[in-house]
Formats: sequence, structure tokens, C-alpha cells
Amino acid sequence: MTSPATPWGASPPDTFSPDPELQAAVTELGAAVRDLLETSVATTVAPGEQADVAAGVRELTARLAATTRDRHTLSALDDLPTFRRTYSPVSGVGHGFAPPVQFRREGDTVVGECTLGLRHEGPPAHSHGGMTAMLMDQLLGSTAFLAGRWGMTAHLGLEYRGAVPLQTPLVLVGRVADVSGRKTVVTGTVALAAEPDRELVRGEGVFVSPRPELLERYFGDLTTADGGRAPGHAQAATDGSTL
Ligand SMILES: CCCCCCCC(=O)SCCNC(=O)CCNC(=O)[C@H](O)C(C)(C)COP(=O)(O)OP(=O)(O)OC[C@H]1O[C@@H](n2cnc3c(N)ncnc32)[C@H](O)[C@@H]1OP(=O)(O)O
Repeated sequence: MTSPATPWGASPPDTFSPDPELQAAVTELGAAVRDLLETSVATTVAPGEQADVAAGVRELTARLAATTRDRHTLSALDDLPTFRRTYSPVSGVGHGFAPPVQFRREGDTVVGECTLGLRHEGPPAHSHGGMTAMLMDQLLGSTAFLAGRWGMTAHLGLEYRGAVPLQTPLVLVGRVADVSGRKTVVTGTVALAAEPDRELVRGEGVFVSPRPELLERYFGDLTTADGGRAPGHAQAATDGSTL
């Protein structure tokens, strides 16, 4: 496999060194919010207690709102060349909704494990179909990325073959199926970790590295956390040779 690359360039992961104190605090806050979200949809405590807790949560939110970033500003913990995204709703340790899933290469596949919670519920006791689609999108996109082929989702197709249970370890496996020009086709599955060969969801995605005009339109205003221009500003490969 080639080194992961994005329109923002390719850099070895060890060239980005985020502030460890910030990383630890964001990870801890993400975990605490995750617990809060999960417990908030599971709690059966009395209405008065829930109202009291809501008031306390609003106070805490006001403290965090003292300084915030807008959508064009990267988090100080994020690195575009290595696609390190701390607040991804699927893989971000700083995101309370995220399971979160970490993906790794295994041979010619990309594998991730996670357990969904009540905050991801669709049909009772089972995953929302949109949540499973989000998992699949991230799995397939990460599979393309870890094969050195960054792209945006142009097409995502899903077959829901079995309901995905909550609070049960899952295994996600992705594989690059085809590569041409700026386009990468990836397939993937979601299964129970205890029964990895029985596919519950099967997906196929087409990931396309956008042409330069689109990159500029989407990401041209991005700045780093300290107000500088985003590193190695977006430049599309025209033929996919570096992606
Ligand atoms: C580690 C990272 C994990 C991230 C996982 C999450 C990923 C995401 O959520 S991305 C967000 C969701 N996606 C989007 O918002 C994308 C919206 N769509 C777009 O911006 C554009 O349609 C985009 C960028 C996909 C393609 O635009 P553009 O660069 O103009 O492509 P275009 O020149 O038309 O086509 C390039 C090639 O792709 C093909 N292609 C484009 N769209 C599709 C499609 N839907 N299906 C199949 N092939 C397609 C074309 O046929 C063409 O192929 P070929 O070179 O063989 O002729």
C-alpha cells in the first residue's frame, strides 16, 4: 500500500505533535459527554431530577462556550495531511456521539471495532439505519484513505441484511475493490464480533478526490487553530496518481 495522502499533502504521522495536555483534556471531555449522552437517553430518574441536571448541564455548556471555533477553523488537534479528526462523529475521541471507532490496516483490509449504545438506537434495541450508514461511510472512506486514496463520498450503497444490535461488540471490515483516476471503489461489512462471517450490513462506496475548483469552494477558507492558512493548502491531484 502507498502512504496515505490528501489534497493537503502527505506527511508521516510523527510530524504532527499536538499539545498532550489539550489532547488529554479533549479526550476526557469527549468521554464524559459520551457518558452523559448515553445516560441521558437511558435514565429513568424523576422529572425534577432531570430538570435539575439539565440546568447544571446548561451552566457547564456556558463555560465551554466562553471561546469556540467556527466551521472554517480547524481544531488544534487536527491534522489534514494525516486526516487526524478529533471531532469526527464516528471516530473522534472528542465527540460524545461517536462510538468511537479506530481503524487500522490488516493485510489488504481495514478493520475497526466498536459497540453502539442507546444513543444510536433506531428500532428498539437495535442500531438506527442512518447510524449504520455513518459507520459504513467512515469505514469505506478510511479504507480508501489508508490505501493512499483520499476522496469524498460520491456514492454510498447499503444492504441491510440483519438488524445490528446495540451494546454488542461489532467488527467492521473494508477493502478497496477498484481504483481509477480520481475514483476509488470500496466495499465493506458490519458483523457481530462473535460471528464475523455473518454479514449484517454490506456496503459499497465510491470515493472521488474532488477537482481543484471544488476543493477551493469547499475548503478554501480553512484556517489552522492559530489563524494561519491550513497546512499545504488544498491542491487536487488531477489524475489520482498521488492519491
Ligand atoms: C478518513 C476519511 C473518512 C471520511 C468518511 C466520510 C466521507 C464523507 O462524508 S465526504 C462528505 C459527503 N460527500 C460529499 O459531500 C461529496 C459531494 N459531491 C461532490 O462534491 C462531487 O460530486 C464529488 C467531489 C464527489 C465529485 O465531483 P468532481 O470532482 O466534479 O468529479 P467528476 O469530475 O464529476 O468525476 C470524477 C470521476 O468520478 C466519477 N464519479 C463522480 N461521481 C460519481 C458517483 N456518484 N458515482 C460513481 N462515480 C462517480 C466520475 O464518473 C468520474 O469518473 P471518470 O474519471 O472515470 O470519468
